[in-house]
Amino acid sequence: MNWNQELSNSLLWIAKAYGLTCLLFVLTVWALVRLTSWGRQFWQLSGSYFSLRRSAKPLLGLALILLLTLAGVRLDVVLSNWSNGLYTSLQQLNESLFWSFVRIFCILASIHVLRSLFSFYVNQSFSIHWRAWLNEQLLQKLLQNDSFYRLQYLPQRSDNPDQRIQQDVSSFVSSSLGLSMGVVSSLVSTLAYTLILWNLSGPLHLLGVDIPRAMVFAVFLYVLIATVLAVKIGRPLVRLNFLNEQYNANYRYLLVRLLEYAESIAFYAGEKVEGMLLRSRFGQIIHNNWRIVFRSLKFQGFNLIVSQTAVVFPLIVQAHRFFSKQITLGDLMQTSQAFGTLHDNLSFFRNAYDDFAGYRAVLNRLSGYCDSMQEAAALPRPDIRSDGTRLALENFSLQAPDGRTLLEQVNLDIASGSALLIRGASGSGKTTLLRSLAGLWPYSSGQIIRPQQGLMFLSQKPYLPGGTLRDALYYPASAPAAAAQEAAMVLQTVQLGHLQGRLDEERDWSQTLSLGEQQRLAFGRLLLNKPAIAFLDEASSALDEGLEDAMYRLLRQQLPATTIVSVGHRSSLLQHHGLQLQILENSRWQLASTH
Ligand SMILES: Nc1ncnc2c1ncn2[C@@H]1O[C@H](COP(=O)(O)OP(=O)(O)OP(=O)(O)O)[C@@H](O)[C@H]1O
Repeated sequence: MNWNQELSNSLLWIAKAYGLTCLLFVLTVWALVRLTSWGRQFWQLSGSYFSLRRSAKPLLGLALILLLTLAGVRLDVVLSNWSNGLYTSLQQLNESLFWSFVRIFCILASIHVLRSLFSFYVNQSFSIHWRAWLNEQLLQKLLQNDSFYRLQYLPQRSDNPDQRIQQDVSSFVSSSLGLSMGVVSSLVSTLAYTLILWNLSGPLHLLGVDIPRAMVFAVFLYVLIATVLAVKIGRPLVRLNFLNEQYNANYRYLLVRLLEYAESIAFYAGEKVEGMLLRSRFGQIIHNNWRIVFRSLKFQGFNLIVSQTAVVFPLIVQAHRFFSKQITLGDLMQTSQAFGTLHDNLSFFRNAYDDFAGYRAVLNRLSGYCDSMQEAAALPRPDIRSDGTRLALENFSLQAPDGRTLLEQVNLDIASGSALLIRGASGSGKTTLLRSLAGLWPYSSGQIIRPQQGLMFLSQKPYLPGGTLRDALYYPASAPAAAAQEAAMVLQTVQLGHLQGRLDEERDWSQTLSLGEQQRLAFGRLLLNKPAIAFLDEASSALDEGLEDAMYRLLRQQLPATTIVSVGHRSSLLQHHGLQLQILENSRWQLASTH
């Protein structure tokens, strides 16, 4: 081997291999996208990321990763030839040659370190950008058109969208890159090392037959047999690992529920039942863990035997040629190393089979997520038109998801600044009517007339975001920086003056404040946001009648122009509302003045 020309030889090798690999890579991706369902799923998820019209960076990044992968394969081959030369120099007791090989090693090792670090950086940067882009796409799908809420109305919705965004996006990116580059690197490396082994290999005399280039055939046969046996022994592990994930998820879910419903469980003294359930779920994990351990003992035992045999097997096959001086010590050692590398490369395809099954599951889940979001966005919406601050319903009918009619042919027009109370039996459709007015409910007909902006909906249990009490008070607006006085005053007005000093305290306020305090905080939101129309769905149910009365008086005093639509059962609410919509049986209704 001519080490003086190795640099130019290697560059030429990389250039040729790169051209050919790029061409084959593009053709393979094109064929997979056209011919396979998972290829189409991949393209549906990420095709536009690689579109040149959007940006050239992803394709350039991928091209660089491919180049670095091939450079890595070439460097391995050069190091393999180097080790051949080094052992030969030792065998020949040629000290000057030995030292020149040490110098060559310093250069090769430096290139190896730099290439590895650069390759790591490029791979990571590529993955992070891809993940960020895909995360944004999925988030947009979730947040647009109220899909995160309307998902629940789909007959078959995607499970755990949170897990899709947080976990599957990351696995999708790393598996796409890992599997594709793994295949490229293993294929190119297999070709390169088969060539090395081909040149080192001699005929083998077996049972009276001469097998030419026996070593090459031996390694392929060896790996084939090992693969078949390993798949047989290792296959149950796939299911056991799947069960492991499932059992752990179940256990985690129970723990989360215990903490979420801590108060109710504590009041019921339910820790004994919960403890039994938790222990039995944990028992499943441990039982499965032991099955994994025993199966792994068999699997790893087999793999260790295979890899240990792979160390001596090529030496045994080549020993005769070495002792009869047909090959050098370097050739012998390189044979062993090439055999090992080929063994690893071919084993990649065996391991990749399981990784690929996992990858397809990720693709299915992500595609299912995208389909669900599309269906949620396509669900029907109430027909909403705006006409100043007017609030009215025209020929409006409301249905439940099972097709039952909840309300039929409602016609009403509520003057700006007036107040309507909606009453009716439990399950008659009061909250659903508010959902329709908000534009969230898919099953209605007729027309809703209301402004597009300036609406506020308060539910029985107000949502309090994580963060400071000030953030919770201004939600969904963001707290203005220069309005410390305003927030404190509003707290005092809604009889939460004792919390004034804690406005900037960060904690989980929904766990800290009583339901009555949370409801008064929500009244504070109304005072700050000054909506044109306020919808209150049992928003004062946790307040005593005195406090409820005070809150409604406050609303009327401070927001005289705001139209109020309340849902509630108490007759004490009637005094604050000029109109009452009573929902009767059989989807009938009655509108009357309360005075
Ligand atoms: N997401 C949903 N999926 C299926 N059915 C639903 C859904 N939401 C509401 N319903 C059904 O629609 C009907 C009306 O429910 P709604 O919550 O509007 O009643 P309500 O009058 O507000 O009751 P309550 O006074 O008990 O709060 C009920 O029969 C309920 O079961």
